Amino acid sequence: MAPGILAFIGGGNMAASLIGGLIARGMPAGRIIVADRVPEQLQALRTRFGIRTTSSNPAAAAEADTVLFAVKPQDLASVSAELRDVLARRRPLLISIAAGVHSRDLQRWVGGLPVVRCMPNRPAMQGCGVTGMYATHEVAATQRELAEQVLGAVGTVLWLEREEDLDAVTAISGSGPAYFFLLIESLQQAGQSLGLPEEISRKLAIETAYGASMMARVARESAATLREQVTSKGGTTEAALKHLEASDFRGIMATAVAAAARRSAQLAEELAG
Ligand SMILES: NC(=O)C1=CN([C@@H]2O[C@H](COP(=O)(O)OP(=O)(O)OC[C@H]3O[C@@H](n4cnc5c(N)ncnc54)[C@H](OP(=O)(O)O)[C@@H]3O)[C@@H](O)[C@H]2O)C=CC1
Ligand SMILES: O=C(O)[C@@H]1CCC=N1
Repeated sequence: MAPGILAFIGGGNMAASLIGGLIARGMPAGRIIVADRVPEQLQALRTRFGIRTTSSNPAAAAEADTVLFAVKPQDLASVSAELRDVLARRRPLLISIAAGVHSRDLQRWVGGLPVVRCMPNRPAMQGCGVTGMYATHEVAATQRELAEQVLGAVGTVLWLEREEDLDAVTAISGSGPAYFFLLIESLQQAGQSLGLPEEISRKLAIETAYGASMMARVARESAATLREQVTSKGGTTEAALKHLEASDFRGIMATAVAAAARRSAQLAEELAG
C-alpha cells in the first residue's frame, strides 16, 4: 500500500477502527500519525497500535501525503480553518469520513483542494468494513487509487457517481452495525428471558449473526430465499416471523433507515454555514 504518510485528524472510535484494520493488514505503524485534542485518546492509540501521535493538527498535516478527517461533523469546519494554510502548502489528498458534510463545504473550508468523501463503518477494524466513496471532480485518478488503497485495506469499497447517495449509504452501512448490534442485544435478552444463562445466550446470538451474515455473503440465493430455507412450514421460525411481519418489522426498518438518511442530509444543511 502506498499512501505515504497518513495523518488522522481526530483519533476517536472510527479512526481507531481504521487504524486497527490498516495495521492488521500490514501498513507500517510509522506511516500513521494521529492528531487529537484528548491526550488520553492519543496515549491509548500509541499503546495499542505503536503509531505516532500529536496534539497539533497542523503538525500532523504538515508531514502527510494523505489527511483523513475523522472528527465529528460539527468540528470539521474549525479543524479545516486551522489547517487551511498548511494544506495549501503541502497539498495532500484529503479524505473525509464525516457524516453529512458536503464536499463542496469541505472544499470551501480547506481552500478548494481535492476531496474524497466517504462513509466507512466500524467493522473496518476487523478488515470487513464497507465504504461508499465519492470523489470530487478535482481528484486525480492516482488520488482515487490512493483513497481506494486506504479504505480498501479495511474492507469493500464501492464508488458512487452521485454524492447525495452518501446519505443512504450512511443510513444503511455507516449506521448499520448499530442495527445489527441491537438485534444481537435483543436476541440475547430474549434468550435470557427464556431461561438461558447470559453467556450461552450471548454466544448463541453472536454466532448466529455471524453465521447468517457469512451465508448471505457467499450464497447465490437471495436473503429472502435463505430465510425461506430456514422456515419450515408450521415450524418454529414461521411462528416467530409471523410476529415480526405482523409488527411491521420491514416498515420499522424502512422508517428507521429513512430517519438516518434524513439526518445525514439535514446535517449537511446545518453545517453548510
Ligand atoms: N463511529 C462510527 O461508526 C462512524 C463514524 N463516522 C464519522 O467519523 C467521524 C468520527 O466519528 P467517531 O470516531 O465516532 O467520533 P469520536 O468522537 O469518537 O472521535 C472524534 C475525535 O476527534 C476529536 N476532536 C474533536 N475536535 C478536534 C479538534 N479540533 N482537533 C483534534 N481532535 C478533535 C474528539 O475529541 P472530543 O472527544 O474532545 O470531541 C474525538 O477524540 C464523524 O464525523 C462520523 O460522522 C463515519 C462512519 C462510521
Ligand atoms: O451516527 C453517526 O452519525 C455516525 C455516522 C455513521 C455512524 N456513526
